[in-house]
Amino acid sequence: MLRERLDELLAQTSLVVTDHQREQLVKLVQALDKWNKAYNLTSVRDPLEMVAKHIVDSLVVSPYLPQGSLIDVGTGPGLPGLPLAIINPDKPFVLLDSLGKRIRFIRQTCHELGIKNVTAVQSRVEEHQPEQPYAAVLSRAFASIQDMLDWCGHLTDANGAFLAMKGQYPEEELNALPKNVQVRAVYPLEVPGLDGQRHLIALGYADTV
Ligand SMILES: C[S@@+](CC[C@H](N)C(=O)[O-])C[C@H]1O[C@@H](n2cnc3c(N)ncnc32)[C@H](O)[C@@H]1O
Repeated sequence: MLRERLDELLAQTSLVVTDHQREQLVKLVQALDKWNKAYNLTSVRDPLEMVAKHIVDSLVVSPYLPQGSLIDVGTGPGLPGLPLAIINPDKPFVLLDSLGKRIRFIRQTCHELGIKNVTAVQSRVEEHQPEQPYAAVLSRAFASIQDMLDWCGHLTDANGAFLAMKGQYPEEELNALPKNVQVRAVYPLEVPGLDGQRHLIALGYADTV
Protein backbone atom coordinates (compact mmCIF):
# COMPACT_ATOMS: atom_id res chain seq x y z
CA MET A 1 0.00 0.00 0.00
CA LEU A 2 2.74 2.48 0.95
CA ARG A 3 4.76 1.74 -2.16
CA GLU A 4 1.70 2.05 -4.40
CA ARG A 5 0.78 5.40 -2.84
CA LEU A 6 4.35 6.68 -3.20
CA ASP A 7 4.53 5.60 -6.86
CA GLU A 8 1.14 7.18 -7.57
CA LEU A 9 2.19 10.54 -6.10
CA LEU A 10 5.69 10.56 -7.63
CA ALA A 11 4.15 9.89 -11.04
CA GLN A 12 2.52 13.31 -10.73
CA THR A 13 5.93 15.00 -10.32
CA SER A 14 8.98 15.27 -12.54
CA LEU A 15 11.27 13.89 -9.82
CA VAL A 16 13.64 11.10 -10.79
CA VAL A 17 13.59 8.51 -7.99
CA THR A 18 15.17 5.09 -8.42
CA ASP A 19 13.59 1.85 -7.33
CA HIS A 20 16.11 1.50 -4.49
CA GLN A 21 15.38 5.06 -3.30
CA ARG A 22 11.64 4.33 -3.37
CA GLU A 23 12.27 1.30 -1.17
CA GLN A 24 14.27 3.47 1.24
CA LEU A 25 11.47 6.07 1.34
CA VAL A 26 8.92 3.38 2.17
CA LYS A 27 11.19 2.04 4.91
CA LEU A 28 11.50 5.58 6.27
CA VAL A 29 7.70 5.82 6.57
CA GLN A 30 7.64 2.43 8.30
CA ALA A 31 10.34 3.57 10.74
CA LEU A 32 8.49 6.82 11.46
CA ASP A 33 5.33 4.81 12.14
CA LYS A 34 7.13 2.33 14.41
CA TRP A 35 9.10 4.89 16.44
CA ASN A 36 6.22 7.35 16.60
CA LYS A 37 4.43 5.18 19.13
CA ALA A 38 7.23 5.58 21.69
CA TYR A 39 8.98 8.79 20.60
CA ASN A 40 6.10 11.01 19.45
CA LEU A 41 7.95 12.08 16.32
CA THR A 42 5.02 13.45 14.32
CA SER A 43 1.35 14.25 14.83
CA VAL A 44 0.59 12.46 11.56
CA ARG A 45 -0.35 8.96 12.78
CA ASP A 46 -1.47 7.28 9.55
CA PRO A 47 1.53 6.02 7.53
CA LEU A 48 -0.40 6.40 4.26
CA GLU A 49 -0.92 10.07 5.08
CA MET A 50 2.79 10.43 5.86
CA VAL A 51 3.62 9.60 2.24
CA ALA A 52 2.14 12.89 0.99
CA LYS A 53 2.52 15.07 4.10
CA HIS A 54 6.09 14.15 4.95
CA ILE A 55 7.78 12.34 2.08
CA VAL A 56 6.50 14.00 -1.10
CA ASP A 57 6.20 17.38 0.64
CA SER A 58 9.94 17.14 1.40
CA LEU A 59 10.98 15.79 -2.01
CA VAL A 60 9.44 18.60 -4.07
CA VAL A 61 12.16 20.93 -2.78
CA SER A 62 14.89 18.83 -4.40
CA PRO A 63 15.11 20.73 -7.74
CA TYR A 64 15.85 23.97 -5.85
CA LEU A 65 18.79 22.75 -3.76
CA PRO A 66 22.13 24.40 -4.58
CA GLN A 67 25.41 22.57 -5.10
CA GLY A 68 27.32 21.88 -1.90
CA SER A 69 26.48 20.95 1.67
CA LEU A 70 23.15 21.65 3.30
CA ILE A 71 21.91 21.90 6.85
CA ASP A 72 18.29 21.17 7.75
CA VAL A 73 17.67 23.09 10.97
CA GLY A 74 14.92 22.01 13.37
CA THR A 75 14.73 18.82 11.36
CA GLY A 76 12.61 16.93 13.94
CA PRO A 77 12.56 13.32 12.71
CA GLY A 78 14.52 14.28 9.58
CA LEU A 79 12.04 16.36 7.60
CA PRO A 80 12.68 17.46 4.94
CA GLY A 81 16.33 16.31 5.25
CA LEU A 82 16.01 12.52 5.23
CA PRO A 83 13.82 12.17 2.11
CA LEU A 84 16.03 14.72 0.32
CA ALA A 85 19.21 12.89 1.34
CA ILE A 86 17.76 9.62 0.04
CA ILE A 87 17.16 10.99 -3.46
CA ASN A 88 20.41 13.04 -3.49
CA PRO A 89 22.91 10.43 -2.25
CA ASP A 90 25.95 12.41 -3.46
CA LYS A 91 25.04 15.58 -1.59
CA PRO A 92 26.13 15.96 2.07
CA PHE A 93 23.37 16.83 4.55
CA VAL A 94 23.60 17.85 8.19
CA LEU A 95 20.33 17.31 10.09
CA LEU A 96 20.18 19.31 13.30
CA ASP A 97 17.70 19.34 16.16
CA SER A 98 17.93 20.13 19.85
CA LEU A 99 15.97 17.03 20.89
CA GLY A 100 18.03 13.90 21.49
CA LYS A 101 15.31 11.35 20.73
CA ARG A 102 14.78 12.84 17.26
CA ILE A 103 18.49 12.71 16.53
CA ARG A 104 18.65 9.10 17.78
CA PHE A 105 15.82 8.22 15.40
CA ILE A 106 17.69 9.79 12.46
CA ARG A 107 20.96 8.00 13.27
CA GLN A 108 19.29 4.62 13.69
CA THR A 109 17.26 5.05 10.49
CA CYS A 110 20.33 6.06 8.48
CA HIS A 111 22.08 2.95 9.80
CA GLU A 112 19.17 0.64 8.95
CA LEU A 113 18.53 2.14 5.51
CA GLY A 114 22.19 2.46 4.50
CA ILE A 115 22.02 6.27 4.16
CA LYS A 116 25.64 7.46 4.07
CA ASN A 117 25.36 11.19 3.28
CA VAL A 118 23.70 12.34 6.53
CA THR A 119 25.30 13.64 9.71
CA ALA A 120 22.83 14.06 12.57
CA VAL A 121 23.69 16.73 15.13
CA GLN A 122 22.01 17.32 18.49
CA SER A 123 22.38 21.01 19.28
CA ARG A 124 20.51 24.23 19.54
CA VAL A 125 21.07 25.87 16.18
CA GLU A 126 22.42 29.05 17.77
CA GLU A 127 25.23 26.99 19.34
CA HIS A 128 26.18 24.92 16.30
CA GLN A 129 29.60 25.86 14.92
CA PRO A 130 30.12 24.48 11.40
CA GLU A 131 33.59 23.47 10.22
CA GLN A 132 32.80 25.07 6.84
CA PRO A 133 29.96 27.41 5.89
CA TYR A 134 27.01 25.53 4.43
CA ALA A 135 25.84 26.27 0.89
CA ALA A 136 22.29 26.50 2.20
CA VAL A 137 20.29 26.45 5.40
CA LEU A 138 16.95 24.71 4.95
CA SER A 139 13.95 24.46 7.25
CA ARG A 140 10.35 23.30 7.40
CA ALA A 141 7.97 24.26 10.23
CA PHE A 142 10.88 25.61 12.26
CA ALA A 143 10.53 29.32 12.96
CA SER A 144 9.53 32.65 11.47
CA ILE A 145 11.78 33.76 8.63
CA GLN A 146 13.21 36.54 10.78
CA ASP A 147 14.05 34.09 13.60
CA MET A 148 15.58 31.67 11.11
CA LEU A 149 17.86 34.43 9.81
CA ASP A 150 18.74 35.62 13.33
CA TRP A 151 19.53 32.13 14.63
CA CYS A 152 21.23 30.73 11.51
CA GLY A 153 23.19 33.66 10.08
CA HIS A 154 26.50 32.19 11.27
CA LEU A 155 25.95 28.91 9.39
CA THR A 156 26.58 30.18 5.89
CA ASP A 157 28.65 32.79 4.06
CA ALA A 158 28.09 35.59 1.53
CA ASN A 159 27.04 33.19 -1.23
CA GLY A 160 24.88 31.05 1.01
CA ALA A 161 21.12 30.81 0.85
CA PHE A 162 18.35 30.42 3.38
CA LEU A 163 15.56 28.17 2.13
CA ALA A 164 12.35 28.36 4.15
CA MET A 165 9.49 25.96 3.41
CA LYS A 166 6.18 27.67 4.06
CA GLY A 167 2.49 26.99 3.50
CA GLN A 168 0.70 30.11 2.30
CA TYR A 169 2.78 32.85 0.73
CA PRO A 170 4.17 34.62 3.85
CA GLU A 171 3.53 38.16 2.66
CA GLU A 172 3.51 39.85 6.07
CA GLU A 173 6.66 38.08 7.22
CA LEU A 174 8.48 39.05 4.04
CA ASN A 175 7.30 42.67 4.14
CA ALA A 176 8.60 43.01 7.69
CA LEU A 177 12.15 41.89 6.86
CA PRO A 178 14.96 44.46 7.13
CA LYS A 179 16.29 46.04 3.93
CA ASN A 180 19.54 44.09 3.89
CA VAL A 181 17.61 40.83 3.51
CA GLN A 182 17.00 39.94 -0.11
CA VAL A 183 14.22 37.63 -1.22
CA ARG A 184 16.03 35.89 -4.06
CA ALA A 185 13.20 33.69 -5.26
CA VAL A 186 9.74 32.44 -4.37
CA TYR A 187 8.86 29.00 -5.69
CA PRO A 188 5.23 27.89 -5.50
CA LEU A 189 5.30 24.13 -4.91
CA GLU A 190 2.82 21.55 -6.15
CA VAL A 191 2.54 18.65 -3.73
CA PRO A 192 0.42 15.83 -5.16
CA GLY A 193 -1.88 14.41 -2.49
CA LEU A 194 -1.97 17.66 -0.51
CA ASP A 195 -4.50 20.45 -0.68
CA GLY A 196 -3.44 23.94 0.17
CA GLN A 197 -0.56 26.13 -0.83
CA ARG A 198 3.13 25.38 -0.36
CA HIS A 199 6.01 27.75 -1.06
CA LEU A 200 9.78 27.66 -0.89
CA ILE A 201 11.30 31.06 -0.11
CA ALA A 202 14.99 31.59 -0.98
CA LEU A 203 16.68 34.44 0.89
CA GLY A 204 20.10 35.97 1.36
CA TYR A 205 21.73 39.15 2.52
CA ALA A 206 21.55 41.90 -0.11
CA ASP A 207 24.83 43.60 0.81
CA THR A 208 26.83 40.39 0.60
CA VAL A 209 25.83 39.13 -2.84
C1 LIG B 1 7.58 21.75 14.50
S1 LIG B 1 9.04 20.81 14.53
C2 LIG B 1 9.33 20.60 12.79
C3 LIG B 1 10.11 19.35 12.50
C4 LIG B 1 10.36 19.08 11.01
N1 LIG B 1 11.20 20.12 10.41
C5 LIG B 1 9.08 18.93 10.25
O1 LIG B 1 8.85 19.67 9.30
O2 LIG B 1 8.31 18.04 10.58
C6 LIG B 1 10.30 21.98 15.01
C7 LIG B 1 11.59 21.33 15.44
O3 LIG B 1 12.54 22.36 15.67
C8 LIG B 1 13.33 22.01 16.80
N2 LIG B 1 13.87 23.27 17.34
C9 LIG B 1 13.19 24.34 17.78
N3 LIG B 1 14.03 25.33 18.15
C10 LIG B 1 15.28 24.85 17.93
C11 LIG B 1 16.60 25.40 18.10
N4 LIG B 1 16.77 26.64 18.57
N5 LIG B 1 17.67 24.65 17.75
C12 LIG B 1 17.49 23.40 17.25
N6 LIG B 1 16.28 22.83 17.08
C13 LIG B 1 15.19 23.54 17.40
C14 LIG B 1 12.36 21.28 17.73
O4 LIG B 1 13.03 20.41 18.61
C15 LIG B 1 11.49 20.53 16.72
O5 LIG B 1 11.96 19.22 16.48
